[in-house]
Amino acid sequence: MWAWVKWCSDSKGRGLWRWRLLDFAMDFAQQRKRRSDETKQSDLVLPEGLCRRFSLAEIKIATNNFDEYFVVGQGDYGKVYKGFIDDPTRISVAIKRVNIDSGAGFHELKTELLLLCQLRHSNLVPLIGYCLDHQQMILVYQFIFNGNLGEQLYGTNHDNPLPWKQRLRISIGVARVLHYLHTGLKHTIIHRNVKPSNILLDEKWEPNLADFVSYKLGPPSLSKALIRVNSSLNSGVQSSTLEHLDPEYFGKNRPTIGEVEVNLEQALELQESADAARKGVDPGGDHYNYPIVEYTCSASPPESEPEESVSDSDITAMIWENF
Ligand SMILES: Nc1ncnc2c1ncn2[C@@H]1O[C@H](COP(=O)(O)OP(=O)(O)OP(=O)(O)O)[C@@H](O)[C@H]1O
Repeated sequence: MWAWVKWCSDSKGRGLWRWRLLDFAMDFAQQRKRRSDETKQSDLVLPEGLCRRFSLAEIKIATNNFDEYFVVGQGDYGKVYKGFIDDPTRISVAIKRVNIDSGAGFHELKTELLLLCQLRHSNLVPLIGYCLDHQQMILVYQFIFNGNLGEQLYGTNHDNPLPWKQRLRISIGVARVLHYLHTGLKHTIIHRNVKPSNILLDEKWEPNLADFVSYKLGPPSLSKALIRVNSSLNSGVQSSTLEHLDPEYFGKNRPTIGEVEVNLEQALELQESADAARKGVDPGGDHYNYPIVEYTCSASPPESEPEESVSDSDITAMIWENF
């Protein structure tokens, strides 16, 4: 390109037609890109009624023209804004925007849109709609008020950490939605990016799993064996996610998410009955501050006893590590 520009400006006077040619070439390239973006946009055919299509004008009103003040997060492909949809319910929404001109993100958001508009689960971030207008690709979700789990775990709120039972409930919610994705649909869905920043907490501290841009479709029904051996499902996982993967992801004692869910539920039941028993002895027992360290143990079984079964607390700790 720069060689071309130099060539155009090299010979004074005679260079004018070359500049015109450069102009023409650039116009042509831009028109081609625009046409290909338009094709990309019109390619997107969603089954009627699955989610709402917003105009860019509506999105601009909702975000005060993408005011930086309303930015609540930044992902790999663009910013997330808080906004309000101006209908009678005045619902709060999170608006994830990628700019098609930047080249990145269009395919990923389209993938997420096509999937999320067909899924419903109380622990899945609800997708409200999308906007494909004027080179913009935008997804509109219900706004989840208490931020993400990462902020709660690693944020500055050290004086008021999430209580142990709250952590168990969050883990159970995430296990439930993963169980649904693995076994409750025609095809298995492998999220591949489960990490604290993708677990959003609503006003009741219920978890909402978000960010499906890296998901992969698995076999029609996912058996325990397939989870263990099919490492290709894990190829291309974002590097920021690898550190959150269970170290035993490949290693054969790995339980299915259904087993994990049951074990977590049992752990919560045990905790509830221990609390009830404690309350009988100590009426202020509700406020007992359980030391987290009591429940945290190594995820790896001892080298010498690879076949040893995994205890409830091991499983709880392994899953917690994974989140
Ligand atoms: N529905 C939502 N309600 C409230 N906040 C949200 C919502 N969706 C996303 N956010 C906020 O925006 C942040 C960025 O979200 P996004 O899914 O784009 O990226 P990420 O998951 O953090 O990063 P990466 O793309 O690297 O996985 C989230 O961590 C969260 O704090």
